[in-house]
Amino acid sequence: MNRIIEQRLADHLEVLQKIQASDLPQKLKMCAECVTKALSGGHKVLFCGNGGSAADSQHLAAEFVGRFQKERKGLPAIALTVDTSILTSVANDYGYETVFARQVQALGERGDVLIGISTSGNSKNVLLAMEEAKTKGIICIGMTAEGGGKMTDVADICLAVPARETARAQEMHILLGHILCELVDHE
Ligand SMILES: O=C(CO)[C@@H](O)[C@H](O)[C@H](O)[C@H](O)COP(=O)(O)O
Ligand SMILES: [Zn+2]
Repeated sequence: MNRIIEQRLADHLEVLQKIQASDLPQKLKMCAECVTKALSGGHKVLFCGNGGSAADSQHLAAEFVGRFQKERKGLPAIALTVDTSILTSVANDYGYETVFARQVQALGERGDVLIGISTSGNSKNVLLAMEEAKTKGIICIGMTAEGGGKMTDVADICLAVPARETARAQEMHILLGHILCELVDHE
């Protein structure tokens, strides 16, 4: 057990050090600029992802609508992962792959930002949401893992964490998401 704990902590640290040495901090700054511009212009941020990334979507949307660290007005953000009636009806009637795209079509507006989270970068429902977003003039930010999968071709800015394991990538996604919230608050 000790060996597993030590190894996972070391793995986590290694990914973090790779991020520090990569262009991800610069890309994160670009993401913060996009989100700040959207919010200042009266637009909103949409989030989507599956499993742990659905949880990240909800967590980060809550930081915007509620508060992150400092006192401010609530900022408009929606996790497209939370309404079980929408998710089940759209999945049932049109297919699971369309659950996020349908909501982007219904709720998204030019000037919004969509943040799609997928460690494989290949989850069809996240990719279709991004494709729908692009047809509407919505900027797409992707959070993925090493390689980035198909998301690298679809997202306007892709934060590909240099980790092959889903868990390690997810750990960094929430760190990057929290920094994004802080940068937006700062601006
Ligand atoms: O949290 C985890 C694994 O750490 C899982 O729930 C994981 O998010 C799910 O298997 C997802 O379906 C994976 O999808 P994706 O990250 O490849 O888009
Ligand atoms: Zn997980």
